[in-house]
Amino acid sequence: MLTNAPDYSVYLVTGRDLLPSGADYYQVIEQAIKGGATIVQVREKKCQTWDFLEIASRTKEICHKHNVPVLINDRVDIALAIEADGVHLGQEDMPISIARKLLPKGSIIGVSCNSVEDARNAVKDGAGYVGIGPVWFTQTKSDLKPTLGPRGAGEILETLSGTQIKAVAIGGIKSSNVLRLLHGAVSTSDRPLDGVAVVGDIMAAQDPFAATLRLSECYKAFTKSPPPQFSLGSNASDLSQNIVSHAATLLKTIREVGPLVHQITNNVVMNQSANATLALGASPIMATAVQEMEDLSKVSGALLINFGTIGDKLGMLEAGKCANATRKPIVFDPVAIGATQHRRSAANELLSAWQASVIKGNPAEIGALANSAEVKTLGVDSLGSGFADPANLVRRLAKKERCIIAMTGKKDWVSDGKVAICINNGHELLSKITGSGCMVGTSVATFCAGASAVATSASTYDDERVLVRGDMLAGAIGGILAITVASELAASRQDVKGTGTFLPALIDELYNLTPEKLVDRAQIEIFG
Ligand SMILES: Cc1ncc(COP(=O)(O)OP(=O)(O)O)c(N)n1
Ligand SMILES: Cc1nc(C(=O)O)sc1CCOP(=O)(O)O
Repeated sequence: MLTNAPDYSVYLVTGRDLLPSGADYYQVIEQAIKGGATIVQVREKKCQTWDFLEIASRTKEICHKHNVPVLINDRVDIALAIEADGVHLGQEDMPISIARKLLPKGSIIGVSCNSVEDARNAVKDGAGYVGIGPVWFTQTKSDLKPTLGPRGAGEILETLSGTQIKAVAIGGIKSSNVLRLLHGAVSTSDRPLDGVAVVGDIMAAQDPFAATLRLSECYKAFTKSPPPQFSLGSNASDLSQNIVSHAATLLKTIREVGPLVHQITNNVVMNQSANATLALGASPIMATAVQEMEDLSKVSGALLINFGTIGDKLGMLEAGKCANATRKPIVFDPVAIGATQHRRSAANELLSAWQASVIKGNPAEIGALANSAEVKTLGVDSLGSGFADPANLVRRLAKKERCIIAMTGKKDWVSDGKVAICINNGHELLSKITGSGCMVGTSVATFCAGASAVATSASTYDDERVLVRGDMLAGAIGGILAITVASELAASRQDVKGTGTFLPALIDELYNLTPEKLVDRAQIEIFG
């Protein structure tokens, strides 16, 4: 048995039936270990005991030659027979307490968890590690439990706070989505996953060495220092000095760079959102077809996904994945998410597929995401007087979703999970025209495109570990300030007689907005 504490970071689970034709199983295992697999589990679902013994024993030889521990899936008898380093048990397999009695002292015992309850039992039973899954759908396992997404995996990880139990995630993990998983599944105490368990992305690869190396490099980059945040220098004293001027200078960048802002939004607001984008100095493109998302993500500065009429879910899924892959900001506006079950599950599916940089919503929408019933929803509107403690609500949700939360209303609240910022600008006429909330989403996406352009030109981001470049907190604040300050200026004009004249005046004031006007008029309070 090996003596070092196991390293779970790149956990290879074998699957001989996935090998490309002509590939030699033992060579694949050795190549994967050379590429960075740190632990191996022999998983044989169909073979006879005699063959399982032979395969497990030869796999152990290779693993131990490289000082890598080897575990056996389900079969405690095989683990005992070949003197493996431990076992992985499913919920329906031998209980941990009995396996522990049978196996030598110090054996590793892992258990599969698909729910918080499974994880609580694993803590009680003294598991060495848990395998949280499935994160995403996979064809590798037949009796698959409900998919968790990175956020569901993060909730299970949370259950392990304060314990020594290690956690890996499993199910549908590939080098193309591993960063999304690692970002989404971090506990609120900033504990990341201890590893990712993979079958197909390694076993089915033409080059298992390269496939494992890609997974290993992603994991190492993500964990080399505390998990990356979505904003810069966000402590209350730093921010009070410079957040408004930082946000305001983004307007200058937008006007200089003229970023393309890709928007998947609803029919009701499309035209005015496009006009608001142009007035700020950026270029809108309202494109929904799945086939064009990859190309668009390469040239756009930011992506807005406004749920609106949820007609284009496939386009939204693909656009978000491409934006994460190209490190572009994603602003998600989950319009009326609390109104129907369909919207709640669609939002869940989207947020499992990609990592939003900013989630922007009214109090009812943000409350629904935070599982709070304090503010009720009526269609797309919020009812009642708001949250008793909005600062804490946005802070908690930002920490949970690992992105910036922007809650718009009479007062606007923004948080990156550390500070909460209240913006006191705006005019009541904004609430009397259709789509002003959607326009805020557009403006936030435009400012996030500005923030991303600044970071890209300064190369201040390590692309191996981030899903977005730029200070998204400044992007969210700048975007909200632009609309709210412009609304004050528009409402004070002589030519504005009511809501009909207010809307074009608002577009004019966005067009004529300057960084100085934003700084002069901004009314913000920072709660550290
Ligand atoms: C690391 C890891 N996590 C989960 C599983 C799944 O185990 P189980 O639930 O026993 O399902 P089968 O693998 O037996 O199909 C695993 N094997 N490894
Ligand atoms: C073995 C296994 N267990 C799962 C669970 O959810 O517990 S998912 C899974 C298969 C993972 O295969 P791939 O990396 O090819 O998606």
